[in-house]
Amino acid sequence: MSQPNKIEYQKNGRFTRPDSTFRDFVSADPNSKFPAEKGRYALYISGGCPWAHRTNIVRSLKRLEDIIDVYILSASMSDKGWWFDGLNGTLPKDPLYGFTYLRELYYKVDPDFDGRFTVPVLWDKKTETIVNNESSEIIRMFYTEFDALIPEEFREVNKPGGGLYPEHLRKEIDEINDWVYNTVNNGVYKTGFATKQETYEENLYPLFKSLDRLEDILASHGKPFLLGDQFTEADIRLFPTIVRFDTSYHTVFLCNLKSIRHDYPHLNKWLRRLYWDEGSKVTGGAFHKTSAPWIHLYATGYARGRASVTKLEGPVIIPRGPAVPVEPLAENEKIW
Ligand SMILES: N[C@@H](CCC(=O)N[C@@H](CS)C(=O)NCC(=O)O)C(=O)O
Repeated sequence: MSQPNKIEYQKNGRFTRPDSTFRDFVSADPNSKFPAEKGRYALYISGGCPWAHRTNIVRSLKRLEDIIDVYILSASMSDKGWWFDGLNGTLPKDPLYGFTYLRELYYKVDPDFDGRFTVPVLWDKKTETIVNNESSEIIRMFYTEFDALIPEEFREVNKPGGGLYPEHLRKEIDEINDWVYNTVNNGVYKTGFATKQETYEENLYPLFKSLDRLEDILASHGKPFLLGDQFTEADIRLFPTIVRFDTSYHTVFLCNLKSIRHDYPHLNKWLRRLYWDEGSKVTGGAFHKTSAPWIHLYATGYARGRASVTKLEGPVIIPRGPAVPVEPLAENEKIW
């Protein structure tokens, strides 16, 4: 194996997230470099990672489970990063090459790779390479590019309102994604991985300002989703952060001005509706099946991650509360 990963995460007390490295696309065009084909691609994820979580949600939502394999690594990182530990329903070894560590897959593509060994990874079994390791791009390929291979009713063109990222809503979705990414999805990391009081507070207050803003959006239109009646990419990208909030970001990452369950009733209902839908036609249970098996492990991964990134010394204590990870959904609150 090559030299150890030299990426710096901390600059002046601030957590910085380097850009993803592999940025190719799977395409519906059979003559493209990476054409959509059944059984050709595999998605490497960890159940703990919120960025990987998005891709796993969309794989299920789009009924791609028989078309794209998913290989699940450990829920927490080892000192050599993500690995196959065989615990909690994960695989004991990489099913394609017998690797133990994800970094071996990156080195297979480039023995001199010196970036981050991140999940998710979209792997092409045919050319044996990484197509893409940026979740925001992987989910967009999944929306449309495999549509010829799935039942007609789940294709984007046939969905009421044009699907998850329809042309007429793109501007609005992109605008929400932008501030939600910076202050919420990545905001929790910038808060939890800060190593100075000022940088912690510099990220903490904008995070809660954005949660207040999300609550206001849902409260003001009184409809189930961020953009109203239509469920879109904006909801998908927010979900992995909100489902981890009370059990991990509030506790381990010190994002504790408020909690979802006690202070954000609309956001909490939005969360409970998505989480507790275990199999309607709309979601196919995509949110539940990609969260429930790992929800009790999130805090462990984050506590270890925080100790490592902020170079904390001493034993890592895992907060075990709250006792109920996501509050139940009453029958009359269900939409599906
Ligand atoms: N921009 C990437 C970020 C992915 C990412 O940061 N994943 C984390 C896990 S939550 C990771 O694999 N970190 C490994 C490392 O930094 O060594 C995406 O959204 O796909």
